[in-house]
Amino acid sequence: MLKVDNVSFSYRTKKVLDNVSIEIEDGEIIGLVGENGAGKTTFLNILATLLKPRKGTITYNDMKYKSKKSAIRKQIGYVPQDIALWEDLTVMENMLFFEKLSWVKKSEKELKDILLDMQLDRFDSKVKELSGGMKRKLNLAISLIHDPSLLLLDEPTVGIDLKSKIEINDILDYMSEEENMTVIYTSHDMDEITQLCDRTIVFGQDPFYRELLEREGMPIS
Ligand SMILES: Nc1ncnc2c1ncn2[C@@H]1O[C@H](COP(=O)(O)OP(=O)(O)OP(=O)(O)O)[C@@H](O)[C@H]1O
Repeated sequence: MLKVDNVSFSYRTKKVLDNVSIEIEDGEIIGLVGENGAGKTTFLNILATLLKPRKGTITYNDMKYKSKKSAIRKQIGYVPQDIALWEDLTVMENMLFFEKLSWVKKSEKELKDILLDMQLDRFDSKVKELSGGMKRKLNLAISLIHDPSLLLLDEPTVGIDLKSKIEINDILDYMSEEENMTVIYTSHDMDEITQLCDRTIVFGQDPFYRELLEREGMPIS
């Protein structure tokens, strides 16, 4: 379980998060929604241990973020908004490179299986030859090499074709259902949020998102 208790965060004098609290069960899919600049990425970065809250506490499976950062990091897969891949290397070479950095070791066959789960079979294509959707799927595949139990994604389906979008959503759904992985992700696509998520957290002051989600019957925390 992930417990976020009264977390606040400011960049210098700019307050971005104000007393955010939520308890998230293993295997839930949580959507972070809200207007541009509302603090969704900041919150994800805090959950990913990349930023420290100014106030409040976070625990993951009874481990405190303050004292067990490296143990918690091993459980986290993080897919930031910007795609971070070696463009001149092939899909498989990218997987092998990131496997070397991973604390969980995987065989080439296991790495291929992760890619195949993503419908990505162009093992020998250079990344620069891939579509945007394929690159996003590869980024996601890399984040799964170390078998995380908590997956954090910043707009994983923005700007990609519908087929890749559906495939990514299917993977996230599968990971939550079958692997009991907790998935927390940001999106501006409200159809996607209402279809995929169990619950949402609304950031920012704009009532638009809250009203829209309430109309759709989507639980808000
Ligand atoms: N490194 C930083 N230094 C100062 N201010 C920042 C920094 N990063 C973000 N901000 C500001 O903090 C606020 C929240 O930003 P954040 O990126 O978390 O919002 P967001 O909800 O993810 O937005 P978007 O939907 O556009 O991705 C914004 O006003 C942003 O300009």
